[in-house]
Amino acid sequence: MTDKLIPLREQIDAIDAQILDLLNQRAAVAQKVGHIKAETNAPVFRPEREAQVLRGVAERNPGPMGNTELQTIWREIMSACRSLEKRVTIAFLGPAGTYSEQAVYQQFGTAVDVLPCASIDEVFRATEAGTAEFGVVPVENSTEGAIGRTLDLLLHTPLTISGEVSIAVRHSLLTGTGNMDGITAICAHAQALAQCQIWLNNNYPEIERRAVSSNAEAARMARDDHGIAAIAGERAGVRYSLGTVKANIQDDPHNRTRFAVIGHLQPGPSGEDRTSLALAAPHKAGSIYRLLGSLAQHNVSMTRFESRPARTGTWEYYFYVDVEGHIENEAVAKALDELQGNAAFFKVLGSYPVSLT
Ligand SMILES: O=C(O)C(=O)C[C@]1(C(=O)O)C=C[C@@H](O)C=C1
Repeated sequence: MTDKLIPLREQIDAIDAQILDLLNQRAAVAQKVGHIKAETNAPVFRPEREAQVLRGVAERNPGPMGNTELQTIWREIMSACRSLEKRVTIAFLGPAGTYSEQAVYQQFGTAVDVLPCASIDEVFRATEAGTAEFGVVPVENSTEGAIGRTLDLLLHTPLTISGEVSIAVRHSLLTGTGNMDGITAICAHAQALAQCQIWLNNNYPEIERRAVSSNAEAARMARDDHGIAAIAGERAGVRYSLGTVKANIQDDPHNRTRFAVIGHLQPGPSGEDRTSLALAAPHKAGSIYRLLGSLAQHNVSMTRFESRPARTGTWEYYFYVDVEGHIENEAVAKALDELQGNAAFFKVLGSYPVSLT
C-alpha cells in the first residue's frame, strides 16, 4: 500500500466516527418518538414523514453523492430507527426473491420482518387479520397492464393504500451452470414469459416455455434441475446460486411494475401525494363524462384511468382512477364530494405519498 493512502484512510476513520456518533444520536431521538407514540397509541410507520425526509435529502444534497444512493442510505437509516420504535411485519407475494420482496425493502428498508404469502388473496387476508401490519401487492405492469386480482380485492377490503412503489423489472435468463447446455425447458411466471417473448423467439425458439407460479419458483426449480432454465431477476439468481446466461432480456427496456402498500393506516398529506379511487357509473347517457367532469372543474389532474368488468354478466364496469393530490387538499375534497354524488359506486382506496422513482 502506498503511503499516500494512509492519511486519507485516517480521514475516513475520523469521519466514520462522527457518522457513527450522529447515527446513534438520531436513533436515540427516534426512541423518544417511539415512547410518545406508544403512550398515545399512534402508528410507528409514517409514510408521509418518511417521504418528506427522503425528498429533503435530495433537495439539500450538494453532491458528489447521487440522490438515489443517498436516499437508499436514508431509507435504511429510517428503517433501523423505526425498528427501534417497533419492528413491523410486511406480507408480500412470495416466495423470497420476487420483485414483490424487492418492493417491500424499497419501501420499508431491510429492518422489517417479512411474511411471504402464496397468493395476492393471502397478502390481503394476513394484513386484514393483523398478522402483518402492511401488505405489498402488485397493481400494474407497464407492458402487461393491470393486475386484475389486486384491483378486485381492493374494491371491498377494509384496508387502504398507504404507499406506492415502482420497480424497474429486469429479467435474466438463469441456469444452474450459467450456460444453456442440456436445457429442455425455460420456466417463469406467465407475465415474465410474455415480457420476454420477442427475445425468446429470436434466441431460443425451439425450447419449451413453461409457466410456473412465480419467477422465484422457476429459479428454485433451475437450482434443483439442470435441465431447466429460469427467467427471473438477478436477486432470485443470487438467492438460488444460479449463473446468468443473459441479463436484461425483457422486450421493453422501460418495463416497470407498480406495487401498492396496503394496511389500516391512512397517511396524512406529504406535499406530493396521489389519491386512488374505485368508481362505477350509473346506467345513464354521459355518466362517465359527468363523473370525470367534477375532477376537471376543480383542476384535479387524473394520472390513471382503468376499467375492469364488474363480473355481474351485465357489461358493467368498475373504474380505477388515480388523481394528483391528497384527499385532505381542498380541491381534491370538493371534486370527490361532487363525484361521489354522481357515482353508482364510490370508494377512496387511499391517499399516499407519490413514490420517489
Ligand atoms: O418522525 C417519526 O414519526 C419517527 O418515528 C421517526 C422516523 C425517522 O427515522 O425519521 C421513523 C419512523 C417513521 O416512519 C418516520 C420517521
